[in-house]
Amino acid sequence: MTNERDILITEVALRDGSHAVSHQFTVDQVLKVAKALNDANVPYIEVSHGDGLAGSSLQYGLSRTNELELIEAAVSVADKSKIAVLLLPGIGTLHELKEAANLGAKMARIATHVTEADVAPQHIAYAKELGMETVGFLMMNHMAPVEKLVEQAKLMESYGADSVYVVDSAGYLLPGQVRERIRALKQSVGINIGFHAHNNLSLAMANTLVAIEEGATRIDGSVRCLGAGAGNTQTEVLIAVCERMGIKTGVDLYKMMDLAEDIIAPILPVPQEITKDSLTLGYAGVYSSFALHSKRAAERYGVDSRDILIELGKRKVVGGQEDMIVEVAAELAKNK
Ligand SMILES: CC[C@H](O)CC(=O)C(=O)O
Ligand SMILES: [Mn+2]
Repeated sequence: MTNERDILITEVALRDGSHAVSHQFTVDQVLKVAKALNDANVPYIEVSHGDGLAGSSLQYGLSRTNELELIEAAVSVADKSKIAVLLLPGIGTLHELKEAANLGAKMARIATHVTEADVAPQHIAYAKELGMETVGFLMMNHMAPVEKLVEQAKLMESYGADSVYVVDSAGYLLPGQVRERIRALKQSVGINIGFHAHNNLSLAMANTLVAIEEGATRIDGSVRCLGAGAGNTQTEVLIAVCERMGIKTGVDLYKMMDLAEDIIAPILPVPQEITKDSLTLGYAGVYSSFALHSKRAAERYGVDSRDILIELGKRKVVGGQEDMIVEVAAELAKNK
């Protein structure tokens, strides 16, 4: 397989997909998936709790296996791919970053709300000190106007990030909105630009192609859509589409298809589809990782999960406010 690539794919099934399996990945699963991704020549494989390093908690969901063991397992079978970790300052600390780097993680993606890049400089600087490639990952991107996004991306650049991402956490952005965001970043920052989609409105592929057209070269995908909500841009499909468009990914299509069919499909608790809940996430602009939490709260309080999600959207709830899900469900039950 060639190493010539127009775009660099980061496979997020072992991190964003952690939400979809309620953080129950095992070492054996990670070994199999990471080995197959490495054999398929995927450049980056992200491994962490769904909410990033140290996310395992009652608030976000307890991991079945310590994520450091999962990172170690992935590193042990990846002689070509680089292992990436996600860190949300405030959830993860410099301590976990160092542990991940010591285990062989080579890329740190520092994730903040789209208007809060200023919580990231310490973490980016430390990741650089540890010799890691760094990404500023601007989540819930739809919640800020383009000018604000540009300001925040410039901050990420000034902290030393090698790349900055538009992260469509809710799967809410429309193709035109992705175009204007990536175009504005391309005109205002000198670092790599990336895009992370969620497929809640069935727009992940279209939005990803628009992002590539506008100059994004760092692209996230999840094999078989194993990610929060309706999942992310389906990696194996993206590779096929890119091949037809003459965009070089350097990734082996057949190997990715086999991974999707033989290893990932059996792991999925239910097939990744756009359900009424994931559609509501994209429609109302709610964090994709809130889907399963809202479903459980809806069952517990006997209310419709869509009503919970719509209300969360109205309240502009952001990551870290998972406790609001239960609060809203209880209020809806009371007012029934
Ligand atoms: C809570 C972290 C989140 O899952 C990161 C991410 O992938 C996103 O915002 O889409
Ligand atoms: Mn995501």
